[in-house]
Amino acid sequence: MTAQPEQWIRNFVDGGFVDPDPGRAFPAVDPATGSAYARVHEADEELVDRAVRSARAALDAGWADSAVSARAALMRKVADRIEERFDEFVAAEIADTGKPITQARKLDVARAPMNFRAYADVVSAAGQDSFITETADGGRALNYAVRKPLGVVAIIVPWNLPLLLLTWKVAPALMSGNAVVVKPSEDTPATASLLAEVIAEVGVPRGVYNVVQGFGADSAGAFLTGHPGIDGVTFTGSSATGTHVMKTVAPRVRPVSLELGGKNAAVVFDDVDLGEAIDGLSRSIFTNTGQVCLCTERVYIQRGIFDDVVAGLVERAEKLRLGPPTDFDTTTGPLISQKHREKVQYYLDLAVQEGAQVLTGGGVPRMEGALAGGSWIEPTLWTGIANSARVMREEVFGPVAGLVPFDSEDEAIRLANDTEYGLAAAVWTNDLRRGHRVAQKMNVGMSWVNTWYLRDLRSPFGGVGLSGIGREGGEAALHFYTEPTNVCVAL
Ligand SMILES: NC(=O)C1=CN([C@@H]2O[C@H](COP(=O)(O)OP(=O)(O)OC[C@H]3O[C@@H](n4cnc5c(N)ncnc54)[C@H](O)[C@@H]3O)[C@@H](O)[C@H]2O)C=CC1
Ligand SMILES: O=C(O)/C=C/C=C(\O)C(=O)O
Repeated sequence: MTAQPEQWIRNFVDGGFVDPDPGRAFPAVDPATGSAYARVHEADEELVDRAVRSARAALDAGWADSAVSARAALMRKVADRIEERFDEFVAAEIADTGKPITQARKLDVARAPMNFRAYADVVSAAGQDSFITETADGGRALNYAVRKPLGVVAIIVPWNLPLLLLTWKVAPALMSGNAVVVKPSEDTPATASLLAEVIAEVGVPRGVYNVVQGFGADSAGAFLTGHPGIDGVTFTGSSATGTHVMKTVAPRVRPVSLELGGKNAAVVFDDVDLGEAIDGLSRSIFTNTGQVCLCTERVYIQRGIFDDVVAGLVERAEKLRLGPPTDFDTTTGPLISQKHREKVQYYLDLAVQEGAQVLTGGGVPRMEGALAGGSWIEPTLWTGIANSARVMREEVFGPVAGLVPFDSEDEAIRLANDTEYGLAAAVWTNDLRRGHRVAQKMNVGMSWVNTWYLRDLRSPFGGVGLSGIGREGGEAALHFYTEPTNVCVAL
């Protein structure tokens, strides 16, 4: 059930929900309508402290040393229970984000149980490094590494894929024997607290999973990252906030994993299957109203097919259906907030000042009825814009892309890599060797060929440059969520 305006979204600390403080309430807003649908209890510093201490106590009470098989069994129960309560998670995610129900069902909520099951498998199957060492005096030794949990992990997640990104971090953290304190985005508080219900229902010990609601600066986010009791921070969000988080934990030399923004390129060669490429590009530009760190915002198209690809993309953009999130025909939701719409609108205006021709979109659509109060924006495509323009260099995080022609493979690679970000790229070509060659030359953490956002949860995920530090996903996550102790035994 979706919460009502008088209902609370509560903090979850030490195995129980905390009675809300009406003096510390902020509204949970439905971005499709702009209306508040519940109140959220903003955690104060004392509550964040209690959450961190309770996480530590849970580790000491045995969670850190618990059997991997027992943890895996619990994570599978979490997955099963999310599936049993699937519709509640979908409703909560829609209320917070306004995203279309088809996406919430197929991507966001579907991925939550997959995340728990994938890490139950990955961690259960993970081995340890070991070496037989031959010493200079003819002796031998056995070296082996024992992986131990990092400890209390702070998990800070954004609003674009709230449950997907949260569970993508909670699952490996808990499977590795850590206890967590989670700080969801102030814009999307619901599913982290709903997950707390599931965690309690399946019997995860008290203190292992805690949720503190609130904002970043001078609020729960800053209290958490600045707390001396945390052993590491995993963060997904903007590059600016990621930098700030890194500075906050630096004096205590704690590990950070940062998954930050992108200014992702797609490169389209003239040998491609046009219809397939245009469909894929359209998905990569407009999914989640462009609010995925992996979304394409720069499209480089070989000159011979430039006009056809441009026409196809404009046609696809104009067919997108903005509408009520619960309508199964809706393809495109609102932006997350009025504040974010102001940012995207700023870039739409800037593009025009920077010389762009607006092929479609470029402003705020007229929405009817309750939707008139939502933070809607038109899917927008530009041509005639230089790679040096700010709209081609800065992350907009909306349903927008600049379309640019190129002549040679080398030029396409140079243009695509001409960015301070380095998260993802997509190469569209029917030439097998060129696909591999160009994908490998992309200066990014993830390169797709003839597809986009096709995920294998065992593969490493993360970026370079302004896009982040470290990798999560599969065994890569274990390197962040555990610390090895190497044992050397003389034989
Ligand atoms: N996955 C991604 O790549 C994302 C990128 N963004 C980008 O960031 C821009 C700004 O969006 P925001 O919501 O403001 O992102 P943000 O990076 O500031 O927020 C992400 C999370 O960090 C928390 N946070 C903020 N300041 C903090 C602090 N000082 N200490 C600890 N936690 C803190 C927030 O409360 C939220 O939970 C967007 O326009 C978009 O360009 C936003 C969300 C996701
Ligand atoms: O599929 C995933 O694991 C993650 C996808 C997207 C992000 O990380 C993001 O938008 O931040």
